[in-house]
Amino acid sequence: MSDHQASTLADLQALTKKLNDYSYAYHVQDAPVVPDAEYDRCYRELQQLEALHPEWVQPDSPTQRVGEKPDNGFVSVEHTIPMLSLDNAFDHDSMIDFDERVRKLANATSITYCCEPKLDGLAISIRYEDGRLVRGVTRGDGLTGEDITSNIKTIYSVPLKLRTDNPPPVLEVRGEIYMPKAGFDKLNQQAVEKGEKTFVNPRNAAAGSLRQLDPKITASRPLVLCAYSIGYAEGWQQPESHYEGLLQLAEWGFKTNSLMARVNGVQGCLDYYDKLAAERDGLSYDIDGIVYKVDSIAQQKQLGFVARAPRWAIARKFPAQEEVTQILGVDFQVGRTGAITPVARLQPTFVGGVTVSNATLHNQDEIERLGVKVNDWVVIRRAGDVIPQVVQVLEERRPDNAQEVVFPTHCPVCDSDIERVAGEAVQRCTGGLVCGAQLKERLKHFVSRKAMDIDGLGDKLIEQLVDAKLVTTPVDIYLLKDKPARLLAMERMGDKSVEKLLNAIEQSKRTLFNRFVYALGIREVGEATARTLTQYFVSLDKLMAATEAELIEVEDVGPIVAQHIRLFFDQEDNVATVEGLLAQGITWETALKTDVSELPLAGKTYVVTGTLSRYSRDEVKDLLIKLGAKVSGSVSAKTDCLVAGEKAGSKLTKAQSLEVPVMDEDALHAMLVELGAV
Ligand SMILES: NC(=O)c1ccc[n+]([C@@H]2O[C@H](COP(=O)([O-])OP(=O)(O)OC[C@H]3O[C@@H](n4cnc5c(N)ncnc54)[C@H](O)[C@@H]3O)[C@@H](O)[C@H]2O)c1
Ligand SMILES: [Zn+2]
Repeated sequence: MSDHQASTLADLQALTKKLNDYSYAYHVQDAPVVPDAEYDRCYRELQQLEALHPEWVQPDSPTQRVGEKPDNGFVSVEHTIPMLSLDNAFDHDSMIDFDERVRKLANATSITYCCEPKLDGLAISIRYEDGRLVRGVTRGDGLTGEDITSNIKTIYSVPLKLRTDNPPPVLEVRGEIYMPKAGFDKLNQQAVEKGEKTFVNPRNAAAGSLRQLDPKITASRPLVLCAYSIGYAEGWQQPESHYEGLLQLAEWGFKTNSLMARVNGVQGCLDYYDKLAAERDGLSYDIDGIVYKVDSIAQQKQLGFVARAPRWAIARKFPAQEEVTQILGVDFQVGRTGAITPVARLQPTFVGGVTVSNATLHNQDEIERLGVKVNDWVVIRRAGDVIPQVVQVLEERRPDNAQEVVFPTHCPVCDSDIERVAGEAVQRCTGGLVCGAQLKERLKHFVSRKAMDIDGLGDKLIEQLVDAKLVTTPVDIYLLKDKPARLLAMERMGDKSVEKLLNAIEQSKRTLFNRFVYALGIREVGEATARTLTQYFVSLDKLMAATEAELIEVEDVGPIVAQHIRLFFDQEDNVATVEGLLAQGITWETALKTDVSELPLAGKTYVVTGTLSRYSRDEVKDLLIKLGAKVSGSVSAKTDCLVAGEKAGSKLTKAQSLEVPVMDEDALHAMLVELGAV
């Protein structure tokens, strides 16, 4: 409907109805049927239409009102002062327009604004009488909300009593109840495990959790209240600025947002936007924008309200993290352990600040849970740098040509059978190393930085080497030195790079036991588990011979991990690979101990865990030399001292490991004392 002139009254009525249906699903049922971005687009379209035809505006138009009338089991309560919505700005220009309007109406040359992150949860008003909480009410339609007192009392950050001996006789505090990201992820994970419906986003989860008829359920949900304004007070003189009001609330025991700030003029607002936009992904809670409020209460009163929003505030929205798009097909990718991951191919769409054309569907259970079909319209969510997810299917938009997603029975790469182990959600290719996809992924893991750390053997080169059948197992990497000509024939390889690569391969032979075990790519054995395993078993023979019962004895190793380790070493192919690698000269120092008092004889590598916060890598090296250790070249994994887990040159942080080949016990001890580790 770009040509508004040609729009009819019927179009406008249909659009109004559509928006009201969306709003009902969102506000009352806590189950949005479209993402906010879509709602906002339709809303703006309606605004434009209404501006062209003011005589057509419907009495129930969403532009004329706030939220929805609640209709479930809660008691309705009228707000002392209406809880309005906010006007939106989607770009810098609209912000500049807003500021211009404000300055004109307030007759001021420059305005002081209070900037607050716009928390993505739901608005609540809490009434205190003589300092005690008496009632909590949702925003509802702005005039009346639902009494959810019992529920909000279960939230720890909601003070039941103000922290003052001298409270205002009546105080109504407004704030946002939201669910931090970590709590949201956990809640959804639990729902998946129980086969229950998951929430689309943290806002939805907060709303659904708060509006439970059983407060016990609310109590079990990780909700937080952040206060953002004083709604109403009796017998008490409010501060003259909004910002000072927030400081007062904090003093009385409310949580306020730590990122709020007071700025001067529109430029201050724009700068704040850039700063917060950069921090958005790293925050522990979802925000969908920034609320700018005129800070002076006198100016706020002067500016007043329009139908559904104050004139003295505006919500500047961030780019949407959820969008609607269509699934064009589903591809199946094969991972390092043979796991088959269904990936939705999408009509490319701009979401979370980038153009997204694929989204993971995880596994067959997830496909069934979502009920997703090829050609369906879906909601994609991309928050931060998390892989884009399909979070919802828009069933009412399902086209006639929608098709079931058919899981392959054979691996798309090697054609081996696909199996699904009982109790596991993933399906796997049974092809093992016969499977080119698995081989490539396994090799990429094998050479990665935290594994064998072979510089110069990047993904592209591995793919070429596998395609050329030059490398079919990790052992073949160590045979490349006999085939420099074949290496030279690879894309973008010259004499220099071949030489460098062969050197790196050679160097990687001297490694650490835990790196070697991690490099093997045993399912469920990550870096940390590899480390505990190697510290526990000390020798490879012992680790390879360990029974599941013995493995479970190791800290952090559960039955599933134990089973994977056993399965791995029961495979003849794997044992042959391990032996082949050792035959190529891969070695490590063996004795690994954490307890300084129990150190065995000198001349071996020790792992010492302690607090080494004061030293840089070079300082550690100097200290080692001073103490008589043989240290040549730079201190790194390849020389005599290893400081695990950080980048070259960076400062050591707390509780990192230091692996040191030592001269004698006394010297080691002295060094540890020096480093502050004992
Ligand atoms: N997806 C859908 O179907 C659908 C339907 C209806 C509405 N919506 C979404 O709801 C929003 C519009 O609803 P709205 O009327 O609640 O307006 P709004 O969300 O744009 O702004 C008002 C709300 O902002 C919140 N807020 C957060 N931090 C705040 C702060 N520091 N100070 C003041 N308020 C703060 C409060 O909850 C307040 O009620 C839009 O984002 C729209 O996309 C979506
Ligand atoms: Zn395969």
